[in-house]
Amino acid sequence: MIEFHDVCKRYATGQEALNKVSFTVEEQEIVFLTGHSGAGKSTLMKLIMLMEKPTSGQVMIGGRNLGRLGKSHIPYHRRQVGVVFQNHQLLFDRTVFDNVALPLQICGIHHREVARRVRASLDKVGLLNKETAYPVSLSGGEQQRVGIARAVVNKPPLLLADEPTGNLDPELSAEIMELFRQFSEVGVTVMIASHDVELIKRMHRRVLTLEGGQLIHDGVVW
Ligand SMILES: Nc1ncnc2c1ncn2[C@@H]1O[C@H](COP(=O)(O)OP(=O)(O)OP(=O)(O)O)[C@@H](O)[C@H]1O
Repeated sequence: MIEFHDVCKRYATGQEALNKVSFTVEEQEIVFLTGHSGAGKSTLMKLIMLMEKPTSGQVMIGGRNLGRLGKSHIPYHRRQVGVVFQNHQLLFDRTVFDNVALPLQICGIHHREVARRVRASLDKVGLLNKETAYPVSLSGGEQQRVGIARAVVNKPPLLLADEPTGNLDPELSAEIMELFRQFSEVGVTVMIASHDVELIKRMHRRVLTLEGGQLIHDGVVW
């Protein structure tokens, strides 16, 4: 699902963020991406989302070489990648329903179909009863679940999560991880960037560790 071949990224400032990074993530896998601040985690995810381009090397997503993707295919590619952020990035003047509906409305999907998909997505994260609520009235864990519902409402085959449990206590973090596990069971590939060593250890999953832009470890034992 994700293939990096000798990927280097140097920003215009001269800062080298990734240096000859190579790895493959299979469909349905859950992988953690870890490393100190500045190690290159966000850059790696931005390359997958096509928010940045590599200086050299190849990034393949779902068998497509992103370097060869025509402009007209970029919106299609972005819909294939659901993204979850630590700070949720919810719109606080919109209801839960409207927040989750946003990616579908941008695609111009008919409102009846939007309603069906939004409810299916809210149901998956256990928030069907909150569709008319505003984010401010929700707990941090609930807000994060709204963010996840929004990320999966397009049914993307790939889900990227950047510090998705950063503000949550261990119990709520475990709930979020359980949601990711359920998505992977139905075929979604999940990549989670995290600093949370305890959480990563508990999950017993594959871990990619970056240091100074280099992939220094790839494996389950960490
Ligand atoms: N747009 C940019 N322009 C110039 N340098 C950048 C840019 N984005 C990131 N960098 C630099 O690239 C390196 C990797 O940054 P990146 O944000 O990928 O790391 P990170 O592991 O995600 O860090 P954090 O955990 O703090 O988010 C850092 O030295 C950073 O300062």
